[in-house]
Amino acid sequence: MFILVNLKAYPCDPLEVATAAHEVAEESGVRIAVAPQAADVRRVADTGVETWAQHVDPNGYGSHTGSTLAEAVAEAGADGTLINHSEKRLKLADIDGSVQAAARAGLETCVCANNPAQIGAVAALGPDSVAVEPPELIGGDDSVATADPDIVRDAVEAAANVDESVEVFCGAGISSGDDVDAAGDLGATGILLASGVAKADDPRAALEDLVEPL
Ligand SMILES: O=C(CO)COP(=O)(O)O
Repeated sequence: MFILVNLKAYPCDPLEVATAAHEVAEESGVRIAVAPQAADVRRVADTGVETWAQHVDPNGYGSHTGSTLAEAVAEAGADGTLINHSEKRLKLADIDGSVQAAARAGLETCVCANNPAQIGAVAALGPDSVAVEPPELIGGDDSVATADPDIVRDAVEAAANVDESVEVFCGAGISSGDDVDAAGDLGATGILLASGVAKADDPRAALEDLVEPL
């Protein structure tokens, strides 16, 4: 199981989370990555933790003021990138362009989507993984794996119908090892989470709890 911690724009210390994630990954053998703000990618990557960007734009080098260039985050140390998060929605053509831009830069890709129908659509664009995250459960206390297990099962089926090589992650409200276990039972091979770690008083303890059953 892959644990991908999205720090969003939360006012946490990205280096504290990154250091804890790196240590817990080393101790547990579980793959854990941290996705900080673009401006923090280099500092986070320097801790040794697997580092992801939260977004890349579809454009390559050129006259694109304000864009997040896939090559730039890769050069800063990112190993992968989220695309089309529920809080950073893109048009299908732009998701396609961002997946291609990330692939050109050597970044692993995870395209987020709200529901199984969208999961099928974005799986067709050839990302490495997709993540189903029902927006109404994001940031809440109810885990998607228990509050809406069918959405995870259906997302796994929707992706497999399009391309069996695309991994399916899930996220929203996940904060404990039991939640991670339940998501795995539904067929997810990764977890995308944010507040359970980024807003925790003790991020390291939160991460240890998440990997405990793995
Ligand atoms: O949006 C998410 C991860 O990208 C999920 O957020 P929460 O873990 O805070 O529900």
